Parts: sequence; C-alpha cells; structure tokens
Amino acid sequence: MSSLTIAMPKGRIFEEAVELLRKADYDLPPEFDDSRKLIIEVPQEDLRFILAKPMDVPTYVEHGVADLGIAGKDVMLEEERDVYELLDLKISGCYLAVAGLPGTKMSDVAPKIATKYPNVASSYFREQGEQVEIIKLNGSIELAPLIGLADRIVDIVSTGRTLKENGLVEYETIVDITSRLIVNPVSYRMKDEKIEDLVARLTRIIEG
Ligand SMILES: Nc1ncnc2c1ncn2[C@@H]1O[C@H](COP(=O)(O)OP(=O)(O)OP(=O)(O)O)[C@@H](O)[C@H]1O
Ligand SMILES: O=P(O)(O)OC[C@H]1O[C@H](OP(=O)(O)OP(=O)(O)O)[C@H](O)[C@@H]1O
Repeated sequence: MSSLTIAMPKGRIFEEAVELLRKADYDLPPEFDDSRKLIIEVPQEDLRFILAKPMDVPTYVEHGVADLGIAGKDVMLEEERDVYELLDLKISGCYLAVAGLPGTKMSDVAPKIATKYPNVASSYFREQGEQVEIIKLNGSIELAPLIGLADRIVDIVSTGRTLKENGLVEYETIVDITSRLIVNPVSYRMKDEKIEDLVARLTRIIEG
C-alpha cells in the first residue's frame, strides 16, 4: 500500500504536533527540529510530510496532494473545505473573540470589523442580526481599532496578552479552537487501514 502524506502547519502548531506524533511512537528525524525543508520523507514510518502555511493545509488535503493534515478549527471554519475532520488533537488551544476599545459601542450604520477571518466574522454577525462591513487584514489585527480603521476586531485570543497590552477588551467569545486531524475523503476510503492505525495511536496519547 502507498505511503501517507501529511500536511503539517508551519509555525505555532508545528512543534506541538511533532511532539504528539513522537509520543504516539512515530520515529521523526531531527529534520523536524531544525530545517527549512518543505518536504520531509520518513521512509521508516512509510510517511511523507509537507510543511505548509496553516491556512493552506485544508487546501492541500481537499485536492488530495496530502492524504491527511493538521489544521486549527479556526482555519476549518474559515476555509470550509471538502475534507473530513477525524480527530480533535487537543493541542494549540485558543479561541476566537470579538474585541475592541473599552466602553465603546459599534456604529449604528455598517460597523467595521477587522479580521483575518472574513467568513467566520460575517457568519457570526449575520447570526447576531448585525449588518457589518468586514475589513480583511493579514496580521496585527489589534491595530485596527486603535487607529480608527474598525469598531471591532474578530481575532484569536490565547493568553490575552496582546489585547491587554494594546488596551483592548473582549466583548464576546465566538468559538473555542484546537487543532484537528483532517483527511481527504478519497484517501480515507483507499488508505483506511493506515489511517485508522494513525488515528488509534494518536487517540491513545490524547486520551491517555
Ligand atoms: N495565540 C495564537 N494566535 C494565533 N493562532 C494561534 C494561537 N494559539 C494557537 N493558535 C493556532 O495556531 C494557528 C496559527 O498558527 P501561526 O500563528 O503559526 O500561523 P499564522 O498566523 O497563520 O501564520 P502567519 O503569522 O505566518 O501568517 C491558528 O490557526 C490557531 O489554530
Ligand atoms: O492572546 P495572545 O496570547 O496575546 O495571542 C493572540 C495574538 O496572537 C496572534 O497574533 P500573531 O502573534 O500570530 O501575530 P499576527 O498579528 O501577525 O497575526 C493573534 O492574532 C493575536 O494577535
């Protein structure tokens, strides 16, 4: 049977994901600790890893160039890709929240919401019955209310330090986030034994 390709998110999640796989007894070489390589072959485990931007992981999996991937729930909600979620890995926990300057009300007409998550933010405000204008940013989201670009932001909160140090407060929690193991539906049918083995090994660690 052919090997499994796993799309790994570079950045914050990567280290925790590698640690989890190692605990599940996958023998991952030192390249996982310090390397600029984007494809890492692990022949002894019959695995191949590709290292992608976190937001792109579901894209690789949907297109089937990776069988599996690890992606934050935030990315899953934003991207809405045609993939299955197999497992909550319970790593890289954080949450999505609405935040802004303290003691402020949103404009009555088309309040502006700055975010890296335009789809999540628009559905959230639609569900609240609020008509908003979404402003897509790629980072430093907390700047937006400070310089008058937006009334509110929708962003990730983890320790709360970024909000605090920029004098912002949280108004609502939208959803709790952890990283998920995702799979391409065709791979899941064709390589079910190998995938079930990986899921079982990871489940033992997550729940153990
Ligand atoms: N404090 C946090 N801020 C942002 N993401 C977090 C945080 N804690 C956990 N995460 C998880 O990590 C993922 C983002 O990882 P990372 O910050 O490395 O990527 P990124 O912000 O998309 O990359 P880049 O900053 O290079 O564009 C999120 O999808 C989320 O699930
Ligand atoms: O609650 P905290 O622990 O402070 O973490 C939350 C912050 O971390 C992330 O930003 P990141 O560091 O990825 O930088 P960015 O502005 O480039 O997105 C996120 O967008 C928040 O700004």
